[in-house]
Amino acid sequence: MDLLAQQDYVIIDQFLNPEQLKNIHSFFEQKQYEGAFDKAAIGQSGSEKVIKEIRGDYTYWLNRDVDTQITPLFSVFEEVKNIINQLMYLSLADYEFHLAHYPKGSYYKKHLDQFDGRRNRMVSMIIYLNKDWQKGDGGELRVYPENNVPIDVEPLENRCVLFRSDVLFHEVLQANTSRKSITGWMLYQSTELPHLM
Ligand SMILES: O=C(O)CCC(=O)C(=O)O
Ligand SMILES: [Fe+2]
Repeated sequence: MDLLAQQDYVIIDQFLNPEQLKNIHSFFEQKQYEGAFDKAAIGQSGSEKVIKEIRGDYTYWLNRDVDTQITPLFSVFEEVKNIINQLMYLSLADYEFHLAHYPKGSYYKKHLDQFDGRRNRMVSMIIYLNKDWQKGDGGELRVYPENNVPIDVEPLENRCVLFRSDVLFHEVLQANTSRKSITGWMLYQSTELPHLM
């Protein structure tokens, strides 16, 4: 949390325990098998657009009440929310998460996770699920800390990245092989808006 406050991002390796990791892998595979992923959109309700020049990933939004196989993962999200509230003096009320699949050749151009009309995303959180990721596989997360050189974060399995949604510009470099993650946001207040970004 100190690092998150100081440099606007932090990387935590070996984030989930082996059981949680196995659980989320099989859930991810099941959802892919079911064809539950949608092309990710950009923007808000009504004006959303699927612009593959900006982002090429497919997402499945998680729902606590429906996705009961991964209840332990929701406990992790809850724990992270509570820790951030305690140590960073934030008043996070909720969170939203999706599974993300970047097929080979896809990327997500440089952006901020907070945007007009949707300012309640405070902390972005990603857990990567790429077994045996190697240099050349691409899909690194490039973060742009203020007044500093950009940093490329390899999307290694069980690596968690937390960063401030309001200030840290970032992008996903082109994935040269299929890339999987869980991505979400710690929210300042609950939103009834549809989850579109
Ligand atoms: O998967 C990542 O590394 C980042 C994804 C991202 O920036 C987003 O979904 O807003
Ligand atoms: Fe983002």
